[in-house]
Amino acid sequence: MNALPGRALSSDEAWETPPRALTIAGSDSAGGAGMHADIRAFLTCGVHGMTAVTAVTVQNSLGVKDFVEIPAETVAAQIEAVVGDIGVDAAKTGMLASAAIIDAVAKACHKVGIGQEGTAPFVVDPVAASMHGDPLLHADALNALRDLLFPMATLVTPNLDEVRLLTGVEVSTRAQLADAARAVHALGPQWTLIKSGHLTQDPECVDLLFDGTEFYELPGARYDTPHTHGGGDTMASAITAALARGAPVLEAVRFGKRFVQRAVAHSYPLGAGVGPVSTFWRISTTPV
Ligand SMILES: Nc1ncnc2c1ncn2[C@@H]1O[C@H](COP(=O)(O)OP(=O)(O)O)[C@@H](O)[C@H]1O
Ligand SMILES: Cc1ncc(COP(=O)(O)OP(=O)(O)O)c(N)n1
Repeated sequence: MNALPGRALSSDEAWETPPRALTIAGSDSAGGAGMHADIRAFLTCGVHGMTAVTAVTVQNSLGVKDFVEIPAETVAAQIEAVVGDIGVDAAKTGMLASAAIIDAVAKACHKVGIGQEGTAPFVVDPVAASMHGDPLLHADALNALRDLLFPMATLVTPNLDEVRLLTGVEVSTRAQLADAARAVHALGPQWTLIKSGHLTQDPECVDLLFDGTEFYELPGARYDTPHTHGGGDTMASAITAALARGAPVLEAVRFGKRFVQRAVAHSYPLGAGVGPVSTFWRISTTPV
């Protein structure tokens, strides 16, 4: 398998067993975010996607109406079942809902070798709320995220609301992204990516990556569209797919940024509210 996923698979590669990636995330009934977005990104990056479902949301383009959690031991059992049989080349988290689920995920990932002390890179996307402001994580679970998962993470990918909730650092200008990256990095991940989508007054979307020593700016255009549902999930999944294919973290994150830029550029309206970013542009148009 080629380490660079920024191209279509050749016809020979399409018959090989692809690298394996696991998402530990909630379902989105509207099909825009959560594990649906993750599986789409994995597929279109040439990676076999596996799921450990944490919660089922009742969600549409207008927001999250409700969710039910999967029992923590069932979440852990899904992780152990797929990794024990199939193996895993990289994993990511999305909506984790509760402290009990986070605790179970941390223990299961540690057991199967996902994370800093294991062999499979681990991307922790600290999903706290939907873009409409509906909570996807109980308030008392923030400590568990910080204390149990961040120290295991190869990379964490907070948006600016999540930075504020996790560290208290408020970001309202591009110049403040470095303070946010330092504060998040102090919580223990190897790499920290601060996403700038919520800096809506900035004419560009420049994300900031930090490894504890060096800062790497990830420039990008800001597209004038309200339809960015699932953008964070799609980016974290594209990064995870690149890591599963063997890319180093810096290269994987640069790929994830290019991938989500294209996905936002191709986003579409759906329902009466906010539509999703799109991965359709990655699908071959070859007739079957
Ligand atoms: N309107 C936009 N145009 C281009 N890129 C965007 C836009 N909104 C968000 N992004 C990018 O999408 C990714 C997800 O960002 P963000 O919206 O901050 O995260 P989340 O979806 O987790 O809230 C980042 O790379 C960000 O820069
Ligand atoms: C089930 C589920 N998981 C995550 C999200 C949030 O998705 P994300 O891509 O982080 O951001 P927004 O689409 O909310 O901007 C979700 N809504 N549902």
